[in-house]
Amino acid sequence: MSKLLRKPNQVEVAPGVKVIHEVTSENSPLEYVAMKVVDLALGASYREELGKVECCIVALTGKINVTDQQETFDEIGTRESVFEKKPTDSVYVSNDRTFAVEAVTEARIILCYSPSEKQLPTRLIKAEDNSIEHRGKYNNKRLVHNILPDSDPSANSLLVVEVFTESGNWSSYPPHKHDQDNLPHESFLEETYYHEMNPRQGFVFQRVYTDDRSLDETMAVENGDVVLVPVGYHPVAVPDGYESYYLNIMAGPKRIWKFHNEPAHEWILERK
Ligand SMILES: O=C[C@H](O)[C@@H](O)[C@H](O)CC(=O)O
Repeated sequence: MSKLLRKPNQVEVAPGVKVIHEVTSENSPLEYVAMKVVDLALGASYREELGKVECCIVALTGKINVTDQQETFDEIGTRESVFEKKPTDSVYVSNDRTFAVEAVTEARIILCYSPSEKQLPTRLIKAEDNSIEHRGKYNNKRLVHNILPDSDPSANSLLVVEVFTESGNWSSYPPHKHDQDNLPHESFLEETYYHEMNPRQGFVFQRVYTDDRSLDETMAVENGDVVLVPVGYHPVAVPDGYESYYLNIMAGPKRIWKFHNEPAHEWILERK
């Protein structure tokens, strides 16, 4: 199995708190992006002290209360399933703060981390704050909810976005990359994909590859899997009959999403 593909696990770290995924610089090739997927049983609580990292707490499904011990945000979260296709609530917590999450209902949260030195205000990112995009045409149409885009100054290095791709369509396509710190042409952002499928037994194909093909991994990605994108192009193909969801976390030396399309496939964009 590719080293870029992570299957879900279940590590109970406290009563009613199960860590499904944990990606860190110690267990991955990533230096900027880290993440956790955590399931919370009704009434369960999860607490974390942040060092020199910032965190976006995404209420993926279910309702939660979040506090940074100064402010409290009650009953955030808007959906029971990501496939309701409506934006959800998130909370941004900066470096050197402590936060706690309490499950008002059974909930799944994604904790998105990246480096941060300059402490910024804690902020509730309401569902209605997400900008929504309908990208692509023909068979690469997808719906994008920008949770923490580079146009939002709330964070120091973190970018968070979620993408819905319909049956038989491609996304992150034409293939693009952002693995060179070479602005204004391209930025360097590591990336993770947290995937869900509808129906659940589905899979997508995701390829992660570089121009020189020194990295070239094609994976069958299933519900709940995480894919790591340290470098390279990273297109996703969705089989007929299934819907794909993924949440992307990106971070790098500069908080700018400036990608580079693979020249061989850029003609896709020119079609009328
Ligand atoms: O670089 C960003 C990620 O690859 C996705 O968010 C991608 O941009 C989604 C898409 O445009 O299809």
